[in-house]
Amino acid sequence: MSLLVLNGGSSTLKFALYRQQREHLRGRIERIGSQPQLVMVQPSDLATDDFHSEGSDHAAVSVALHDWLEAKDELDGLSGIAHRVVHGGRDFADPVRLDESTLGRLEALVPLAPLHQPQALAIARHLLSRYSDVPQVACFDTAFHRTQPWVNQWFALPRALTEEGILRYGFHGLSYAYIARRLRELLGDTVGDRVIVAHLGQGCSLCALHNGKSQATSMGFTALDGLMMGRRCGSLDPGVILYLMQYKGLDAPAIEHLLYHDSGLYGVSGISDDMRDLEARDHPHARQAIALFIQRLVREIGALAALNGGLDALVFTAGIGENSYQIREAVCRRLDWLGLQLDESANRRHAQRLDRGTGPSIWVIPTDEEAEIAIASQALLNDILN
Ligand SMILES: Nc1ncnc2c1ncn2[C@@H]1O[C@H](COP(=O)(O)OP(=O)(O)O)[C@@H](O)[C@H]1O
Ligand SMILES: CC(=O)OP(=O)(O)O
Ligand SMILES: [Mg+2]
Repeated sequence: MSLLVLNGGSSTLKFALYRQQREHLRGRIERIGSQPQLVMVQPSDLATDDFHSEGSDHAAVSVALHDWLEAKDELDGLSGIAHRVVHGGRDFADPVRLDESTLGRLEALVPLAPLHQPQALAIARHLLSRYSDVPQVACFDTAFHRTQPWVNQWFALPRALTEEGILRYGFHGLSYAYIARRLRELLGDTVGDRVIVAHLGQGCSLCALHNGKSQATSMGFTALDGLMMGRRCGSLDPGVILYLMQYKGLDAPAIEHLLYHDSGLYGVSGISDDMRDLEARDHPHARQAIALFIQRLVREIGALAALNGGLDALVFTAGIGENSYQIREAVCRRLDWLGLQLDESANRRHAQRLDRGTGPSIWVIPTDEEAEIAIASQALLNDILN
């Protein structure tokens, strides 16, 4: 059994190839949309200078990636392909086989995830024609949050809209499922009931876990809500959108572009959407963007701690959460009223455990959405193949 996993993020295409359920290859294409670059993680010394993409969007880099993998004979004997699809809406939670019918239904959700859904579906369509004998399945970011109680899913909108499915779905669920699994392995039942996970990547969100299940999350109907992100603003007074329409004449596509592409770290700094770039700059606008990012993070963690009735453990993950000791330090310092006591030297070393043994435990756990997709898709693929 050889399984290819594809995880399209807003700025990346991550991939992993499993043979007999063991990781054989892993890498990512970064900076999609500007200058795509292939980075191999496993094996890290595999030469990538023969990788070349004709275009810079997800569909083009996916074609180039498959050409490159085929040229290396890595896709010989491929038995299945599993994709991360961010929005499953109301109809999809469990992994599902991708065919014309399911692709059509998932396409209806494109307006709810314009940075992710069309890209993942375009890649799946290309691969369905390219490898017509290989079954493909989708695993959903929204699925993990189905366990949220209704009070954390409803907006205070007229009931008819709630009944239509205008709800807080939440995202990054494959990442949270993986972290919940790792916490169970590390701590068994001793982790405590009141856990908050901060997934801070290009997209950023928080999840309150209760017994390893999602209790509440900061993203909502779309992946715009909650924290400030690389290019997304996070929570926003909806009155701003009305003002932009009524007084500045912006139409829906222009507002979509503003909220998904021109805001966040990029919009505030005017420099970059990448935390690495901002931390390396001394420009006042870079400092302001970081300060605003921390402010929102502190506010949203406080909100989830209030819903949880306290905090037993705080976990940092994804690009910023795993790599920026400055962000972790600033957040933990501001949240010392919750009892957080950061071991600053462990934090600077990027150790796995960052607390000083008192108060809530503090962790850095690298996420692995690809591994979670491989696990989640296994039963369905076995059914299809047998
Ligand atoms: N060493 C680092 N220091 C600070 N931030 C980093 C570092 N490495 C990556 N990042 C941040 O992580 C982001 C990418 O996170 P990732 O979870 O890989 O993204 P995606 O959401 O596209 O899957 C980058 O845009 C950057 O802001
Ligand atoms: C849902 C989401 O924002 O995903 P990503 O962080 O991969 O862009
Ligand atoms: Mg991601």
